[in-house]
Amino acid sequence: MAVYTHVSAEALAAFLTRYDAGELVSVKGIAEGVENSNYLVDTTAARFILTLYEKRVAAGDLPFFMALLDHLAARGLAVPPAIPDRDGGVIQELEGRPACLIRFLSGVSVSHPTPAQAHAAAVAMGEMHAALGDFMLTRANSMGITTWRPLLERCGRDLDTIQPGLFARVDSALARVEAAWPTDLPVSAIHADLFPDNVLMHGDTVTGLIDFYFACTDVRAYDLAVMHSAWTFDAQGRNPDAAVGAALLDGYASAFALSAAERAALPVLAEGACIRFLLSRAWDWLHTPADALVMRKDPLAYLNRLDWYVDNPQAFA
Ligand SMILES: Nc1ncnc2c1ncn2[C@@H]1O[C@H](COP(=O)(O)OP(=O)(O)OP(=O)(O)O)[C@@H](O)[C@H]1O
Ligand SMILES: N[C@@H](CCO)C(=O)O
Repeated sequence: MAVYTHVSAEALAAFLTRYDAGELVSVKGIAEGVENSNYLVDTTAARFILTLYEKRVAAGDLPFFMALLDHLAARGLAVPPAIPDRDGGVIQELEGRPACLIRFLSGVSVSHPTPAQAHAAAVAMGEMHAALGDFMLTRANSMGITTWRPLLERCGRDLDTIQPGLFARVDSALARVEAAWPTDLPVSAIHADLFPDNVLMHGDTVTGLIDFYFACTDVRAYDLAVMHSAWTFDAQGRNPDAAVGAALLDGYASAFALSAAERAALPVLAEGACIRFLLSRAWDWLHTPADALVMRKDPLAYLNRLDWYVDNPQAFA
C-alpha cells in the first residue's frame, strides 16, 4: 500500500475549492507505489490523482519535477502535469504534507512486457530525451554514482545478513564501476526510474510515463541502462529476454540517436544501475520491518542482474 498520510474528506473538499476542478464525488487510496501517498479523486468535473509527498521527496525538488512535467506535456508527451489552482500555484500543502493535484492518465502498467511493449516504451524514452534537449533546469542525481559508496558504507556489514558475503561483492563491483564510469558522455535531464510500473499502456501503446520523482540531470544513456535492467529480466532478476532487450535498443534508437560511445558504455552503466537499485532496496530491506504494510523489494534480484551484465558484456553490441 502507499497511503501514509490520511486525507479526510472534509480537508480534500476544502482543498478542491482552490481549483476549477469540480466538487468531490469520491476518493480512494491507491495501493501501488511505495514512495508517496496517492489517491484517486473523482469530482463532478473529472478524475485526478492526488499525491502527498512523503519523506523521500524533498519539497525543494518539487519545482524541478513540475517544470519538467510541464515541459514534456507542452511537447505533446503523455506525462501527467500538475493542475494549477486559480492563482496558478501547483504545489500546495494538505494534511501537513506538500501535495499536488495531478492529471489522471488511463492505462495499466504491464508486469511481463512483450517485445512490442518494450519497443513502444523505449520509443517514448527516446522522444522524452529529444524533448529535453532544451530543458534548462538541473537537479543533481540524489541516487547517482557519487552516492553509492556512502550508501554502501551506511548499509555496512548488515548487508551480509541479506546474503553472506554481500558487502564484499558489492564493494568490489562498485570499485570496478567507479573506475570505468564514463565522464565524457552527453548529460541531460533523465527519468532515472523508468521501470514497467512507471509506464502506463493500452495494449502496445504507451498512454503515460509517470513517477518522475527521481528525475535528475545525469548521463543520458544511463536512463536507457536503467530501463534495460528493469524491463529485460523476470522479478528474480533471472531469465533475460533477449527479444525484449533488443526491442528496447531498437525502439530507443528509432526515436533518438544513440552514439557509438553511448552504446559502448551501456554495460558499465547497466552494472551501475544494478548497484543503485541493489543498494536502495537493501537499505529499505534492512530498515523496513518485515510486517510493515509496504512491500519490500528484493535486493538480490539486482545482484542477479549485476552478475548477468558482468558475464555478458556483449549484451548491447
Ligand atoms: N497521473 C496518473 N494517472 C493515472 N494513474 C496514476 C498517475 N500517477 C500515479 N498513478 C497510479 O498510482 C500508482 C503509484 O504512483 P507512483 O508510481 O507515482 O507512486 P510512488 O509512490 O512514487 O511509487 P514508486 O516510486 O514505488 O513507483 C501508479 O502505479 C499508478 O497506478
Ligand atoms: N523502481 C525502484 C524503486 C524506486 O527507487 C525499484 O524497483 O527498486
